[in-house]
Amino acid sequence: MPEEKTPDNDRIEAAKRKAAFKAVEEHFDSSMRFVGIGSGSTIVYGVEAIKTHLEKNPPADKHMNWFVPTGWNSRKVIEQAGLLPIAFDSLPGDAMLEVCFDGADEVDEELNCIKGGGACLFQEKLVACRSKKFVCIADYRKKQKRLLTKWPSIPIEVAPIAHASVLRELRIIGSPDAKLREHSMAKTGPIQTDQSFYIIDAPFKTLLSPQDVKDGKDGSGKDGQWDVDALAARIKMINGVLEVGLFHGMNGYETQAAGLQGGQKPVAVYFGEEDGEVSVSRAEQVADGTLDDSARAAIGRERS
Ligand SMILES: O=C[C@H](O)[C@H](O)[C@H](O)COP(=O)(O)O
Repeated sequence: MPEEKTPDNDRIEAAKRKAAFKAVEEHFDSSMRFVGIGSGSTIVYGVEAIKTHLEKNPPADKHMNWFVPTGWNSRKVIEQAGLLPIAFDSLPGDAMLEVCFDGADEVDEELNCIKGGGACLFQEKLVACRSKKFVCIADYRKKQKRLLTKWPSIPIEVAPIAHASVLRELRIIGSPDAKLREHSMAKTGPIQTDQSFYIIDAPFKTLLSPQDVKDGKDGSGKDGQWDVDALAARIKMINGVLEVGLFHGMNGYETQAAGLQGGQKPVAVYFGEEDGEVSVSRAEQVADGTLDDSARAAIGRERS
């Protein structure tokens, strides 16, 4: 059923669009060969912004830019905009994507993200990790100090045959209310991903950040209290889990500095704010603690 149009919805959609145009303006150019396109409602504006940019700044060759989708829906958005899709497994062996743009369900102040609210996460992580930089686009509702503040649970993609045993293990590690995601019409059964896998949504206590751990807090899962990195690693260890919707660890700048390529975390998150402005949280600011006061204050703002 289409979402009802309310002033709030209009404000949210305007915030997403404005953030998308700013993110694309700062991170896309017409000479880029391979660009990743995420999934969800926000990335639609990212694709609109890319299309607008290419119309204003045509590439030297009309077959210059190729867009790597992160699922069926993402591919449709690329095609409908008249852009050229290329499947992830058709990329030349050594090719890195210049950038990938994607949304998120929640972002903490160290730019760790929860993703998978729309049942896409496995291909999104593949594409993010094959990109020199992941640039995230979001609206003000997604910005929180810590993950699992407003967003209720971690999406986990699992093999159908293993879903009951994964649920059992999630209960043991601190998520007694983890649930298989079903269609709203329950008789249709579990939602299936682009890989024909299932999604489990696992609530946990609000997560500690890596900085909390550096500051001496215990995120090892004792009493159900996890930090982002430890929880992501623990969930990945469960047999039957394909991928976990926590994008964490290193970003593309950090992996390149370490002589590696591609990272899960965004290098920047563009937040469309409620007041019509766009605030940007950048990895380099997080790293050296120079996020300005207004950015820090905004990070704590709760979803309306
Ligand atoms: O599964 C979906 C993806 O991870 C999306 O990027 C995420 O859920 C954000 O979606 P939206 O832009 O619709 O809020």
